[in-house]
Amino acid sequence: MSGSLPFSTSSPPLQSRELPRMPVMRPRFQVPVLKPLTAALSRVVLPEKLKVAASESPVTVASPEGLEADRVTEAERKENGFSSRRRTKIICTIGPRTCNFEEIEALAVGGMNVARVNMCHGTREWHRNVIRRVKQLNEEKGFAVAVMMDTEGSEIHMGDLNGAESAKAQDGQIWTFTVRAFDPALRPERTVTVNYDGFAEDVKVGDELVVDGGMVRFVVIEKMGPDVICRCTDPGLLLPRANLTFRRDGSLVRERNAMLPTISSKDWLDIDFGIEEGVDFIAMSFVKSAEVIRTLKSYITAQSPGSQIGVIAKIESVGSLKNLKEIIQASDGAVLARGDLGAQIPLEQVPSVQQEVVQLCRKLNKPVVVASQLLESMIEYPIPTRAEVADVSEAVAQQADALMLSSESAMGQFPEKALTVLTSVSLRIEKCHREQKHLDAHATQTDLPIVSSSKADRIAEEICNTASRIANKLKADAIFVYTKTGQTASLLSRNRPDCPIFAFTPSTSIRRYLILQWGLMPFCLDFSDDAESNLNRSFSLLKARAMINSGDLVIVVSDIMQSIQAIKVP
Ligand SMILES: Nc1ncnc2c1ncn2[C@@H]1O[C@H](COP(=O)(O)OP(=O)(O)O)[C@@H](O)[C@H]1O
Ligand SMILES: C=C(OP(=O)(O)O)C(=O)O
Ligand SMILES: [K+]
Ligand SMILES: [Mg+2]
Repeated sequence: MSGSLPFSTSSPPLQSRELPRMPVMRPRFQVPVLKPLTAALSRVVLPEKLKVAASESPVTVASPEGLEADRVTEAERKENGFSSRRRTKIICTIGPRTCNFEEIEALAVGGMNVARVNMCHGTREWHRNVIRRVKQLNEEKGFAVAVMMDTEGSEIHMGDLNGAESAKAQDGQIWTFTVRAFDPALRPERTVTVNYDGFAEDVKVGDELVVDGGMVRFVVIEKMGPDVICRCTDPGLLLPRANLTFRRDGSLVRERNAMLPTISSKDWLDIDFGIEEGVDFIAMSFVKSAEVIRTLKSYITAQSPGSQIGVIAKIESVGSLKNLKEIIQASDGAVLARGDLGAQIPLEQVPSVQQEVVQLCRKLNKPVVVASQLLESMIEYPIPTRAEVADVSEAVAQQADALMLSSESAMGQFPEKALTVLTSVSLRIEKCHREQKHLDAHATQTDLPIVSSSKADRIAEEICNTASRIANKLKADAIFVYTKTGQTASLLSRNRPDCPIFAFTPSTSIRRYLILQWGLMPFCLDFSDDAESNLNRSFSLLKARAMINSGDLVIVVSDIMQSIQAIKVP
């Protein structure tokens, strides 16, 4: 994939945009083309043989050669060469704009690693179709796209707008927020339903009603039974099912939210649906405790023994920040969901919370996703703002595992261009990061705290830390890891080494599970009894796809033999 942004060179449209607080005209932005890096291989290497023990359970593999190749990886490798392969993963929310087969395929071609469906919106039938299309694409066209299902959660939100994509609230306009149920056709104009029955009782005249973290604001001027009459004080677009918070005397009123269950009865049905459809990750909205993560994990184990569904904690409320470490420790990863988080804490605190969450996840060896409003203006415009590019750059520089598109891909006008921006910015910033590290003679790998609790895990951890250090020092072209559980691959990724990590696993579900993690290119390989032949097969298969070349230096790690070897590709 080229590093340049294929944006139109014409100016953005001149009409004033629907979204508030966005500039009407913006100058063009372009990221220069990335030059392929050539691997300098002057070093003497140790042509030792890898001794990988045979897998006890050889597993299904997609292609006849025994390797399920990722088309995008292959294309990127061909164009960019090894070292400029994108390490930061990309999640795209699938919505009305991107839900048919061709549209999902276009995102997969553009580099989507994970497709997210948000159970806040749409029907289960709609989501089933999307999930099946992603799986069909993987099976028929050789992509490797994982599926993440995001629960609705039970925070207070507006109803859907009778099918309208949005509604505009003007300054000073009077709107009614109500807990009454309407026949959709009979809903009066400027009336919004609220999902929480206690809403009309809980709010008080004078309270500030904040929609979607401040995209629109109202003040409560009167209460009439189930209806709360409000005046718009900050105009903007109301989106279906937008989150609602209310503030009293400048502080967030959150007692009600604190009492709502994290997993509603509707969420449980959605979770059953997700397990049935074989999603790879379930992201739990508005997590408040580690306990609820453990509850879901044991439920999944009971419902679907041996399944590899990862439970991801969404950090998006004051409650989640209070128990941050325990929540992350209990989960299989975290999403920093800045949309709702920004509604619950002052906006100026979001960047420092982001940094804290990204660092903590790395310490605890859990993948972390930075989500929401990364390229918000691209919902309407084909180019991002400089501020958005800076925001994306910051998340990439922090070495988050993944970036996530929400509205930009779900209902925006330029989903593929938004994806291209994330790809180009990621490649550029990752490259700068590597170059900067090499220029700084004193830069050494920052020591990561010990994460393992058992002796066996500790051995694997030290092997991975050492293998990453060796790979960096020898300027290796790749790390190969043979892993049954995926743990060794994660521990390598945690080190954020300079070269890409090819992870070979016999399990298709472990493979998809690893897709979310920084720098990992997971493949399915049905390990045979002969370790040397496994290695040779990996070499020849990757060579045939131009993903490695003769003479490349590869550091090989095996979680079965607990070994590290430096091998020159024959
Ligand atoms: N399955 C869907 N059906 C209809 N609209 C959707 C769907 N998924 C997402 N959207 C639209 O895309 C927007 C952005 O998606 P997302 O960020 O996941 O949700 P939210 O805005 O509720 O946080 C939503 O507000 C909604 O308008
Ligand atoms: C990603 C988020 O969650 P959702 O889109 O489900 O509201 C968010 O709040 O930023
Ligand atoms: K959600
Ligand atoms: Mg949210």
